[in-house]
Amino acid sequence: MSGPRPVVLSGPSGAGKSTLMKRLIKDHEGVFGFSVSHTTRNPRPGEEDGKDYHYTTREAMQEGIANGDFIENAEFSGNLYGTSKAAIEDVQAKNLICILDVDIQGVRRIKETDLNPIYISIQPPSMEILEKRLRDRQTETEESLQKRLEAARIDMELSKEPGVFDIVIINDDLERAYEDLKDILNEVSKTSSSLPGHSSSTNTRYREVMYAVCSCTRCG
Ligand SMILES: Nc1nc2c(ncn2[C@@H]2O[C@H](COP(=O)(O)OP(=O)(O)O)[C@@H](O)[C@H]2O)c(=O)[nH]1
Ligand SMILES: Nc1ncnc2c1ncn2[C@@H]1O[C@H](COP(=O)(O)OP(=O)(O)O)[C@@H](O)[C@H]1O
Repeated sequence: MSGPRPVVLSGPSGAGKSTLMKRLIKDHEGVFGFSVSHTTRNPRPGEEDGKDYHYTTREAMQEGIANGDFIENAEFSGNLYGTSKAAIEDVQAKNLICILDVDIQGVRRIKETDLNPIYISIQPPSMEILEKRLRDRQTETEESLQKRLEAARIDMELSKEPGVFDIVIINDDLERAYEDLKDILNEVSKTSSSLPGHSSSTNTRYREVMYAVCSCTRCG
C-alpha cells in the first residue's frame, strides 16, 4: 500500500479508543482520516451511518466478505465487524493518515496483509475501571456488557504477548494518554519523512518504540 503508514488502534471495548481517536482527528484536520468499518450491530444514539460505521445486515456483509470486499472481518459480542478495502482507499485517496479501530482478531488478520500499519494498543488501568467506564457510558445491555468484559479479559492477556503491538498506552488520565498518543504519532511522522531520524529523539521511551516500528537498516 502506498502513502503514509496507517495507524491501528486496538484494545478492549471501553478502553477509550473512540474518545482518543475522535479528538485526534478533530484537533488535526486534514491529517488523519478514519477507516469506517462495517458492522451488523445497531447504531447507538448519536452515531451516524457512514461516519461511525456502515450499518448493515449479516447477509449483506457475508456477501461482501465472499466477494473479497474486506481486508479483515471478525465476530465480536454477537455481531460482525469488518474493514472494507474501500474504507481504507477512501482515506488514502485523500492522502490522509488512515486510522483503523479494530479488535485483537482484526490486528491478527491485518498482520497477514500488506497494509503495514503501526499497531497501538489502548488499555484501561484495570478491569474494575473498564467496567465502570462501560457502565457509565450507558450504551450496553447487561448481556452485551458481560460479553465485552469477557472479550476484554482475553484482549488484555493477548496484548501482553511480545510483538503484537508496537506500543501500549494505558488510558488512565485522558489528557496524559492523549499526549502520549500525539507524541508517538509525531515521532512516527518525523521518522517516515526523514530516515534515519530516530536517534534525534531525546525521549528514551519513544526511541525504544521507534526502534520497534522502524524498518530501516540502521534500526532493524
Ligand atoms: N476486527 C474488527 N474489529 C472492529 C472493527 N470495527 C470495530 N471493531 C471492534 O469491535 C469492537 C466493538 O466495537 P463497538 O461495537 O463500536 O463497541 P465499543 O468498542 O464498545 O465502542 C471494538 O473492539 C472495536 O475495536 C472492524 O472493522 N474490524
Ligand atoms: N481516561 C478516561 N477517564 C475516564 N473516562 C474515560 C477515559 N477515557 C475514556 N473514557 C470514557 O469511557 C467510555 C469508553 O470510552 P470509549 O472511547 O467509548 O471506548 P472504546 O472506543 O475503546 O470502546 C466513554 O464514556 C468515555 O467518555
